[in-house]
Amino acid sequence: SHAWGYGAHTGPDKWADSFPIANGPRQSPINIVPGDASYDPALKPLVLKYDPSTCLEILNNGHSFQVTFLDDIDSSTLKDGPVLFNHRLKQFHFHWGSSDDHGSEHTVAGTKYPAELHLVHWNTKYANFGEAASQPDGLAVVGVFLKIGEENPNLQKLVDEFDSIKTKDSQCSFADFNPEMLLPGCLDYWTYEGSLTTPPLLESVTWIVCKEPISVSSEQMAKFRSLLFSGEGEAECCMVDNYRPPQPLKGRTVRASFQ
Ligand SMILES: CC[C@H](CNC(=O)c1ccc(S(N)(=O)=O)cc1)c1ccc2[nH]ccc2c1
Ligand SMILES: [Zn+2]
Repeated sequence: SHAWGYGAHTGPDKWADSFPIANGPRQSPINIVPGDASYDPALKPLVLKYDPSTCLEILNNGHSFQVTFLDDIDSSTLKDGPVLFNHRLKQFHFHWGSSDDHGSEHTVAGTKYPAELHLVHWNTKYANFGEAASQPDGLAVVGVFLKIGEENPNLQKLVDEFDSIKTKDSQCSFADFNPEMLLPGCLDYWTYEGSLTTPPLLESVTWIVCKEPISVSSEQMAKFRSLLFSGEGEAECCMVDNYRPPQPLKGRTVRASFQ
């Protein structure tokens, strides 16, 4: 199948051609309507324990930039919240817009944020990420909105690496970063059953979207937009608008961990 992307000919409206699950029953992202979410007192608080020594590298994969983690033992994990099993952190990445008024994948009552962080975890009842990604309860992704405000010193540690990962398929080693520093103070969340938001759009994700955003400055967002979709030596194409728009809810229930 021809490479997918976010351009006019390769973008989200074309994905169903090669990935028919794009029109499936549990696709992501969605527009979250707080008034329609049902508070579930049985939902436990999220337990996220991350070990900075499991941070491996930062890379530009041509769709986003990503920080990958060593996931061969239970050192960076997600437990409780809406999930029944222990999950291991595999990577985190972002989606953002070409300007500060849009860029997130999930929206809240139609509100778009300038960017959204995804912390990707896999259920350790399966052998590895690839296995888990094909199971209905295989993945758990924590989504955190970014809102324009104060410069975020923890995000700055990532921005400072951008010169080394400007083009597609570039990467560099990146150590001792604690993703806990990217979490909001309050871990109230909405949760629903969904999918990967990029091809292969597998319907294997329990989504856990935090209600409280973290801050990012407009200058930091401008640096995100200096990354390139294009590879070294190719015509430069700025990495912007790498988000899928909200998909039909198709009868799904969104639960809230808070009242
Ligand atoms: C199984 C898919 C995987 C690549 N994709 C991901 O890992 C991924 C993870 C999270 C999200 S999001 N935005 O929803 O948080 C979207 C995509 C993946 C992994 C290994 C592979 N080998 C060959 C193809 C291939 C694809
Ligand atoms: Zn994502």
